[in-house]
Amino acid sequence: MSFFPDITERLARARADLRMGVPVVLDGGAVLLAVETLDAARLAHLRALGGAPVLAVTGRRAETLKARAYDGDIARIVLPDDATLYWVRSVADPADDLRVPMKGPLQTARDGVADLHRAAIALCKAARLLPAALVLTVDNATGFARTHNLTLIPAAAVVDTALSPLQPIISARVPLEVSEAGRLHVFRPDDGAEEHYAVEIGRPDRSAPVLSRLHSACFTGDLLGSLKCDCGPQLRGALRQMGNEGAGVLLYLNQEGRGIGLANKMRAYSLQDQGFDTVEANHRLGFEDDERDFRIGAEILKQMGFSSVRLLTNNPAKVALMEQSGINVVERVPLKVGENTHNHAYLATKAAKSGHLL
Ligand SMILES: Nc1nc2c(ncn2[C@@H]2O[C@H](COP(=O)(O)OP(=O)(O)OP(=O)(O)O)[C@@H](O)[C@H]2O)c(=O)[nH]1
Ligand SMILES: [Zn+2]
Repeated sequence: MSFFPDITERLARARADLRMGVPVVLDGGAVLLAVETLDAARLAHLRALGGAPVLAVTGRRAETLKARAYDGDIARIVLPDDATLYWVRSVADPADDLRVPMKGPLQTARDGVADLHRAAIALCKAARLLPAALVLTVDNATGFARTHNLTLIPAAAVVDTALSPLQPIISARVPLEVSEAGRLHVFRPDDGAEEHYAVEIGRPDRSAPVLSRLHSACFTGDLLGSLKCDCGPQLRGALRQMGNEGAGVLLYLNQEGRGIGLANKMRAYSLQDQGFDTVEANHRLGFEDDERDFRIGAEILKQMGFSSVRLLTNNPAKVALMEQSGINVVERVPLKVGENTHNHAYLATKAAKSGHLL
């Protein structure tokens, strides 16, 4: 036994470091800085180290930038000698793509491997930052981390896709408008990421399929009553149906903005105001359409003793992913509420591009 933080704990530190603008060292031999939190002083310091830093972006972002992504899902953009903080930011962030359409021509690296760059991007995503990082290879990663007092992490651990164990923390009775027999359960992942919740209505029979909803956090829709999506009415509609039937489980997964975080979702909204749809906006930012991990929902259901559900959703991908994660979906129960003039195009895009059932 020792007090030394293990790999999972160091990864959590690394995410916090990046969110504050502190560089992180990868044991394969690189130091990385998240572009979103980069400042002029640290950019100057990076340059003073010498070497050839590159700006790692996703293949999605590279497509918008018309830059060649030789590594497929990743592009390593060579940093011009005169690159300013503004230049770095505007390559990473599509906010002013339309105002400053030509960032290039951008030269991308072709030789070598992009494993460390891929890990850098994964870490930025996990920190809910823009998926873009400045990466400089260093010879002695351990020594570099020690000299600069930086967090050192194994690159392989960043891209490891194993689901972090979830601990049931506490549950307590919460009488709800839809049912006085409401109970909220809090689950906390071991990796220091966000907690997730389960709202249990009544006392559902564990040996029968339970009416269930996998709901992803939507601050704007769930809390503010935003008309841009259908989340608020879906949340309340699902709870109401569970109340009417006297039993159900609503999983509230803190995967805001289909897993990109609220700040990035607002960046996507800003792009939607420029005419891009919900999928295009995600891609321009460098994300996939959907960055959520639904295994979390399946795991919570299992821990609560459920193995089969009647799933309230219009999203066939949720059904497939539940099945893959060992939860039997005996029925898909449509949840069509909350369409309005503002979200009509959003719902149509989800049907056309993401396979949602109308
Ligand atoms: N990135 C991004 N996320 C969005 C946008 N609009 C809504 N969201 C997020 O999308 C998620 C909606 O989740 P859900 O209601 O669970 O899902 P769904 O996949 O549409 O499927 P069902 O509602 O079950 O049919 C929430 O996390 C919202 O915050 C958007 O324009 N961009
Ligand atoms: Zn929403």
